[in-house]
Amino acid sequence: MSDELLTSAEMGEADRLTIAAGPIDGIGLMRRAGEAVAGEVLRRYPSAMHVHVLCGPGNNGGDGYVVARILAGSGVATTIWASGAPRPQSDAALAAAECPIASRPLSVFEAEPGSIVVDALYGAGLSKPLSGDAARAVGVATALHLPVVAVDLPSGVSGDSGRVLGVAFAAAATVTFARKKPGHLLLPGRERCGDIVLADIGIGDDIIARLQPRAVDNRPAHWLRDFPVPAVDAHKYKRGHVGVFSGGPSATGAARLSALAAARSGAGAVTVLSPGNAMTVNAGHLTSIMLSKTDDVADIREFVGERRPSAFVLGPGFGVGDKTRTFGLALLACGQAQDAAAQVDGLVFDADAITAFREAPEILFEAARRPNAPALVMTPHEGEFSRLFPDIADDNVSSKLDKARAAAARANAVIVYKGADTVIAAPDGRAAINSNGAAWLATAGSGDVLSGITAGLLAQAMPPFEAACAAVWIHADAGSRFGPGLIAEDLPLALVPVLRELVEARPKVPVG
Ligand SMILES: NC(=O)C1=CN([C@@H]2O[C@H](COP(=O)(O)OP(=O)(O)OC[C@H]3O[C@@H](n4cnc5c(N)ncnc54)[C@H](O)[C@@H]3O)[C@@H](O)[C@H]2O)[C@@H](O)CC1
Ligand SMILES: Nc1ncnc2c1ncn2[C@@H]1O[C@H](COP(=O)(O)OP(=O)(O)O)[C@@H](O)[C@H]1O
Ligand SMILES: [K+]
Repeated sequence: MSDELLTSAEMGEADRLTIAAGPIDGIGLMRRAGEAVAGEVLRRYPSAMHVHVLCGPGNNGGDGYVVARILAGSGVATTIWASGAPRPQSDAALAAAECPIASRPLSVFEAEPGSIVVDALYGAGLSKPLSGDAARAVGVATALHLPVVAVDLPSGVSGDSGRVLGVAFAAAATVTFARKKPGHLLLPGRERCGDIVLADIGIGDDIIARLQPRAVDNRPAHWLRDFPVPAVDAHKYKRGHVGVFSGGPSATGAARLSALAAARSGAGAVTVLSPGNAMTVNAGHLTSIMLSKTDDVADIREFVGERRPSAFVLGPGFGVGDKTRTFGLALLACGQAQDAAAQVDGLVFDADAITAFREAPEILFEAARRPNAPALVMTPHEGEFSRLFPDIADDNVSSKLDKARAAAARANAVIVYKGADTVIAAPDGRAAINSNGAAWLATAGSGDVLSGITAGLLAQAMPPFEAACAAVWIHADAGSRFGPGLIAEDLPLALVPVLRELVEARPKVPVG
């Protein structure tokens, strides 16, 4: 597995442990890193006339000297533009000494149209916004539209947060080492990286495992084992029953989208729980999805007692007010039932179910922290996130990954912090960053479908963090495959080919 994401501190530790374990040393890692970058430059630009290698003062610059040596050795016209000399006796100083090309100062960097730039100014060590010569170099490369191959990270992009500090290169490709970093997947960093190439420089999987990284690139390998398929003797209620709360007569569509997505995701039965005054409009638009009148908490209790649902969606189109809070807290108390069979496994709070608690989030968090509370997954977009976690949202230093984690710990809920770089975080610190989406998903009702997929998987007993990761990936894959013209109504059917491939790829459970 190579989907773990390493912070700069973890990458530094991986480096240290690898060197300590031997036989490879620091300059050995640097040579391999430089070889990988030079190989990528030659592969992408086989007829490059001139490559400008920009070298910073640290190890990122050290990689750059290796790149320049190899390119020059391959017959490519190569110029080094250096920002400061490497520290004496450092690996970077050794790499510079091995490089036969004299460097010119970065302060006078100039390039011609059609040339290529290798950005080896700053990588994991970026500590402040780019300024002076480095910022000017970004300006030169950008103005001439020069293709940039970045070493480890485009200079100016924080590997930990994906933030741009000051200005940053917009690379055509970024070659990084051993594992990706959060900044390769979080925006705006992801956009600045171009194609990301992961190079093996000899840091072993065993070393990475020792670091116990807690964040991953969200891919099926992380949750496919838990992905539900119906048993031979399945019947509809064994496949899980999802209840989706509908809003009033003029706001019923969101619940139906969510309900349809829950059904497509494999829940054996789905019921829309509708206020009495919206029963007619819901009934007119439902076929396989069931409908039940639900006006108050007593109705919820009766439904839970009699129909044994295993997951609920509350929020899409529901409205913000006392009723939303009362329903939310009643659902979180479902785990207190005396009758074990009447216990609810999972809840998805989306949209209005999140906003409704903006004045008193502690009440929600406290209810979610009670020992028997059903597992809670909340799916805020940026606006909803800032309503429930204003202090976390306002932090200008933390990454989206850190923010989702902090929110998950505070709320004792799996947090799906949505957007083009959705982050899924569990209260125990596990997290995943999603990267298979597309902007086609930015369409009204798309989030309602996501909440339904999540509930559908929860209802089939998929563990909450895995269910949320799977739902986000499946939703994104369906949206990207569908592409132009996508509206939320298309998504439930667009799930089908994605689900089929997952079921076929799912590891077979050993027999006997
Ligand atoms: N950790 C590893 O396993 C490996 C790391 N390698 C390379 O080493 C890099 C990290 O090297 P370093 O830790 O030396 O860090 P960098 O080379 O990224 O930065 C060097 C120094 O530049 C200064 N600096 C940072 N941002 C600045 C700014 N905006 N303006 C002016 N000065 C600034 C800081 O003092 C920083 O320590 C990686 O990105 C990668 O390219 C590779 O050689 C291979 C192995
Ligand atoms: N630019 C984008 N790229 C990828 N996914 C996106 C993008 N914009 C939105 N999405 C996804 O689309 C969904 C939108 O949900 P949400 O904002 O709740 O919309 P709605 O309330 O209209 O349903 C989320 O899953 C989000 O991650
Ligand atoms: K760089």
